[in-house]
Amino acid sequence: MPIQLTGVSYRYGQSPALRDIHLVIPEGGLTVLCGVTGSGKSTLLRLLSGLEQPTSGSIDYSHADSSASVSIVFQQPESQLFAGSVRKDVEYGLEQQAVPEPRRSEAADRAMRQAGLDPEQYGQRSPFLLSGGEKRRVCIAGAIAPLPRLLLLDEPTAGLDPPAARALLETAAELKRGGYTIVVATHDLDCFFPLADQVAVLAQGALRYSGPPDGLWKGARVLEDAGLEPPAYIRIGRMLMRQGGLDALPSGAGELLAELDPRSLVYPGSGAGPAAAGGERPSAASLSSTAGGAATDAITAADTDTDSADGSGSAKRQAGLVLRTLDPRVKWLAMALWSLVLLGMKSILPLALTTVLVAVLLACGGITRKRAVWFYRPFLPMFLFLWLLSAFSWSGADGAASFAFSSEGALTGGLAVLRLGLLVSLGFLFTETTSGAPLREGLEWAIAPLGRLGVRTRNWSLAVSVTLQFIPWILGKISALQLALASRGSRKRGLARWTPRQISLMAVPLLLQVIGMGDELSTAIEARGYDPSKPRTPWLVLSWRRKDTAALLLVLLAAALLWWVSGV
Ligand SMILES: Nc1ncnc2c1ncn2[C@@H]1O[C@H](COP(=O)(O)OP(=O)(O)OP(=O)(O)O)[C@@H](O)[C@H]1O
Repeated sequence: MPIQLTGVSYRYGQSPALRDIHLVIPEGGLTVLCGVTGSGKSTLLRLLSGLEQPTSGSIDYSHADSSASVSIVFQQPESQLFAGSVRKDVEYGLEQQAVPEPRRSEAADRAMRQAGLDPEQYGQRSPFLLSGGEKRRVCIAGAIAPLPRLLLLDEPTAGLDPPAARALLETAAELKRGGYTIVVATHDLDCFFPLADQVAVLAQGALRYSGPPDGLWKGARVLEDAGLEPPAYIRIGRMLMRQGGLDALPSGAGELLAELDPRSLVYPGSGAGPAAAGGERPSAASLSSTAGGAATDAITAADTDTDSADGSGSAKRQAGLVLRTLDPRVKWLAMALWSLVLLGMKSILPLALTTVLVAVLLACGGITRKRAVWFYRPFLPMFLFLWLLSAFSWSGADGAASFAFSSEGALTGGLAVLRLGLLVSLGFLFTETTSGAPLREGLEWAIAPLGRLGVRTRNWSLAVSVTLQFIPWILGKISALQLALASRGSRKRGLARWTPRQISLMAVPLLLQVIGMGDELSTAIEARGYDPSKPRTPWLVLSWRRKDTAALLLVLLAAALLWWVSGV
């Protein structure tokens, strides 16, 4: 049964990424999803994989357990590998399906061979020490090992050299012959069009065409209007048809070469060629009525944005803009002062007031609920653990062990955890509303007085700003690794996703990525001739405005008020 998308739309926060997609993906065929950068291809793949849910509309897979039978291979294979050996990585999805040992090993061997990897040669190797093309093959092997009903490949040939790309194409053709339903998001039309049973063209999140590839050449210039170029064999074919050298457009580079072989190529203007009349370029008007039967006409009317900003939305956006454009020195002062006041808070009232203040600022800072959940989720088990630790007491005195709940401990521990959570939230608010350059300039200003005492403050500020930039980067990497686990059949959500096994699986690749990033960063700093003893050109000249003075007064007022309340 085909997969049916009905009126599927998706938004990242306020920005629409996909609009009202109606598409049928034929079973057992290869669908090519094309469009310029940012047109929504990866988003559509993530919706098809079940990793994200459409904001509106529905996807009907026509089989009971849809999520277990879809596998996705992301654009960057590095982010999808996590196990210690290629074999373990490929077997992960099978393990999730509780496939018993001898069958698991056989299935992994078969998948590796199908993906063009010799199990003997690659099985025990570390997936992190392979070339880009090999990594992608490991990802494909891992994705096909559980025999998914639907295989999604995001830019599978990106970054590969021509032989690696050709080998990957052969793998895709082999999988197609094996009956897999495949959707490939790609810019590489030359490679994938000849394999495609269906093409879907996306532009600005809307579907402009879906149907057989040759339908694209009969109708209006859909590809060109979507900002794409037809594959080279079509461009050459059109040129030759205009010169009368071809009767019909070829269906691939191979067919074009086969057609050309027995003919002599004639240059235009040589006078020796056949009349161009037979191969005259058909006008768009004459052909638009003959577009392929299954082809869907372009969706022309641009969607009107249904969520036009209401009053409260625009006020929030305005507040977010003010927070983001505030002088970073105000933010550094606010963070330092409020953190100090927070550390002195011992009772519920001031902590509750600070919680309200931070929550309001987070909401005004334009930080979406999804982003906040993404940030806080890793901290929740730790906070819960710390709180439980303080709420229960254990004593082994007098030979009799006792384990008791202490309400006093629970309250004190709860307040301490809340304090910690608020400190983390201040950091989150600060880094979310301040980009790299102002953050670093503000920090350098804050610690400049120490420079007069002989402290090498530039090294400090560089280290702190890099560390602060690292936090969102590391959280992003954790999310990517979680997605990698989810894409192979482990789709637990919420706290259940953070099992010790999941954490142990993520630890090694995360560490490797952090080390790799640190290495690249230090090389980049060195390559730019960084010398802490030399005066430097500031990245940004800070300028103090009236609104910064007003914000500073509010910061001081809030700090004084909270300090007073904590002392009452
Ligand atoms: N995590 C995100 N948060 C906010 N917006 C996003 C996010 N991911 C993608 N977008 C936006 O959604 C739109 C579609 O992005 P998507 O990654 O699906 O495009 P794409 O066609 O796959 O691009 P590419 O060919 O460059 O991979 C873009 O405008 C992009 O900026």
